[in-house]
Amino acid sequence: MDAPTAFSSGAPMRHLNTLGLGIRTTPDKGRGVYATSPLARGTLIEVSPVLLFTPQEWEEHGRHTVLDHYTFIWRIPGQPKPSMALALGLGSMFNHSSRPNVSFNRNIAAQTIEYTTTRDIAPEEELCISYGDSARLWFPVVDDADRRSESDQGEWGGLDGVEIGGVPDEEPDRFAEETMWEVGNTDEIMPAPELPFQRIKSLEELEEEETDAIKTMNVWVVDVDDPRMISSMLRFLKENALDTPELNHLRRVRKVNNHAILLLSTGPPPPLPGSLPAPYLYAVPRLAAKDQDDLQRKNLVWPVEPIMRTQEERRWTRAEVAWVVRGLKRAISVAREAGLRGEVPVGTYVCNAPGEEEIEAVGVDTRLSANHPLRHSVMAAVRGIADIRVVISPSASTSVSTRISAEGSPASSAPVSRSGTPSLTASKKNGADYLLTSLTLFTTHEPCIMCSMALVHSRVKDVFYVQGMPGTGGCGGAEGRGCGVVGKGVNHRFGVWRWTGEGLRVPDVSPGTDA
Ligand SMILES: C[S@@+](CC[C@H](N)C(=O)[O-])C[C@H]1O[C@@H](n2cnc3c(N)ncnc32)[C@H](O)[C@@H]1O
Repeated sequence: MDAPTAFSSGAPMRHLNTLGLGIRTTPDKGRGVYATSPLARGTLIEVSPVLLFTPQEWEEHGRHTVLDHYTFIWRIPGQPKPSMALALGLGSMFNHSSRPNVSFNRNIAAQTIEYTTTRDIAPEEELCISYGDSARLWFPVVDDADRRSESDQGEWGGLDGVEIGGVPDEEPDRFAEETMWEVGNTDEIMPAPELPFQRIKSLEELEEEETDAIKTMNVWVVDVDDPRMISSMLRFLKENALDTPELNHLRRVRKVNNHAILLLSTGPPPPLPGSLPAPYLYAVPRLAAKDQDDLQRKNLVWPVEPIMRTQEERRWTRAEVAWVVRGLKRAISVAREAGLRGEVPVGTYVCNAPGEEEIEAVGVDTRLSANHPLRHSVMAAVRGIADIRVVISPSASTSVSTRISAEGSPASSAPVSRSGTPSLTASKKNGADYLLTSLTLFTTHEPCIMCSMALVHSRVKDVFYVQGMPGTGGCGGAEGRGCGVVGKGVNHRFGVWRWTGEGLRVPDVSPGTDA
């Protein structure tokens, strides 16, 4: 057993788990959980199994006992009344603070509660969760956060929605959202109407749907009479980097009578080899076919790829939906922390899909503290990824322990690993080592036009946001409007998804603020 650890103040304390967390008693709060060594933000510090009480057991017995001050509301999907859960281990010993340094997540399927630090923790600091609105609690609240600073209490203080026994069960449980998707068969495909997010179409898609007319764009083509030239010309296009992504939905060759028309490029092509005639402009469909009828119509204009899988057809499993919820919640917690520091409360989190190369970064808005109008959270997150991908060479060790902090940016926009420690495991990819290729970006508020264009440039795969920003957003957040930055004239398209489900709430920002 570990030797007792003496604090500079207070009674000796025993280490009670592998991270050295221990229990210490204070006169005003009773027992509480304390750190004995530094803990990085994002560290999973405790996983407590829970003991469940049925609603009836609770009603008849539990709530009349001391357990009423220790239990968590436990909503099981499909069960009309919530159960109550007693966290075993250290889980019942966390005291309340309006500025918690620990968040918790109910894992309904595993019947555990997982506790994670929301900021870096110093040795001897008390670890607190939020039980909800301090004014509604059943005991006189002693809050070290209040003592530290009465003045800068913002409306973002605390992870509200946390319900411990004794708090009226009125508020929706904002934190059950993530795990409710993980109940049952996590590989099950979610029926589209039940998805808690919706794809935002591009302006062009909306226009095409409305007018039923095929949108076209002009590209350069050349007539090729000798079919034997086609393969050497395809090589020529590759060598000259003319196979750009905006042509992905189009076939390269159209056969007309006894000759072929070869698609060359969007911009004027370089001098063509051999005996080919002069290239000329030709109107081709701007968008992929969305169904069989559309394919037939568009093929009459120019052959398009047989029904490219549109985003609409994307299938999402329960586990993937839970992953999206986790990503958005991470962005929200980053935003709240920024708000508490007096920044514009907008937050961003970027990561790879589960099972892929582990790389992630968070970004906060620092335009106020930096007195710089361009310091938006999306830009900070893009930079966080760039810092990882540019700095680390492909042969870099996976266990470097130095935090990389982008020059001039706060540590909170620095890359972190899933455990909150620096993640330096990324390797260069496709030579484009500063890009968000294959990554998904989660952000609290719809990115502004500047950030949206930066996302096009960064080659991000998908963007999820919670709050649309009519008037300032660049990703189609205003009601009924499509996304303008993933269409015509850009060389990269990404999926844009807006949260439409219940349970996630982002901090308000002043009207007219761009994110
Ligand atoms: C879940 S228990 C926490 C562990 C508890 N301190 C103990 O000694 O068993 C909740 C109880 O802790 C006390 N408590 C928690 N947070 C507090 C705070 N910020 N100020 C005062 N008392 C608090 C209250 O008595 C409350 O009923």
